Amino acid sequence: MATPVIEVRGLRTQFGLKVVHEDLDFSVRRGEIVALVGGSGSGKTTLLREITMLDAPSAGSVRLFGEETVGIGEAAAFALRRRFGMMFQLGALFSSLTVRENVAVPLREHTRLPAALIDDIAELKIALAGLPPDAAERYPAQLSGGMIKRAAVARAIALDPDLLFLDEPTAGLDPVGAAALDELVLQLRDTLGLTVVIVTHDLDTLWRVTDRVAFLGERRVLACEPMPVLTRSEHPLIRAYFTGPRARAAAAAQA
Ligand SMILES: Nc1ncnc2c1ncn2[C@@H]1O[C@H](COP(=O)(O)OP(=O)(O)OP(=O)(O)O)[C@@H](O)[C@H]1O
Repeated sequence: MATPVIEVRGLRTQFGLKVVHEDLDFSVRRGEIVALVGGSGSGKTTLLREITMLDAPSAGSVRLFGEETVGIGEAAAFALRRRFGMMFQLGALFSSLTVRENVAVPLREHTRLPAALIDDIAELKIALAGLPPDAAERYPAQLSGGMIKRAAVARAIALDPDLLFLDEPTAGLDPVGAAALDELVLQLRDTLGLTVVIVTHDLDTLWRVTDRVAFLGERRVLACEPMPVLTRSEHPLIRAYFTGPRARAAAAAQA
């Protein structure tokens, strides 16, 4: 069987006396769109930070593209970081840089390409993210919420990553903007062959976009299944999460 793009085994995360993850397993295959969900404080953001090497787990193994990242050296980590892009909550763009300059940041950091070529690549990524050409010259403060997210996506795909992490991509968007962003994620997966991991509370995104959804609870991944299977789970935590009125409305919209 092909090596998973992400493989987490026996992960433990502890802050002082608080154990956030214990013996947690999670894996993602090439080309999948997988969401991480769970109650507030269940450790979604922390898991994402550990997978992306921003934080080290207390114990366990995290493999990216088959390579162990726990205890990895700086040079190897730098090389691996090139292979994934990340979109943080609120976009996290540099406010003093234009969209083109923002998208160029990872290209300048990781390549020695000439400035004119970097500009051309940045414009291509801006177009791929569904922004009009004139957005390249604008500053983040001059963009709508949806455009900021797209600019952040353009930056995340600047280095042609194999893997994309999205932290709450539709948070703060109106339903039309959120649906458009969902479409963008599907389009990017299909055209660029990306593997995508999304942390989200957005039930519409879960139904529309994901292949599987990993549910975090009781310090581990309780289940990682397609939505139609997960939402039929008998586990009390999963049932409670998916049986509120908003969850029922999102499920009904799929029928
Ligand atoms: N650096 C840290 N030091 C101490 N505790 C932390 C740290 N980072 C996270 N925690 C704790 O770990 C737990 C999990 O936090 P995390 O932010 O990963 O949850 P989450 O599932 O992403 O929550 P939310 O949906 O509210 O964003 C929380 O109890 C949090 O207080």
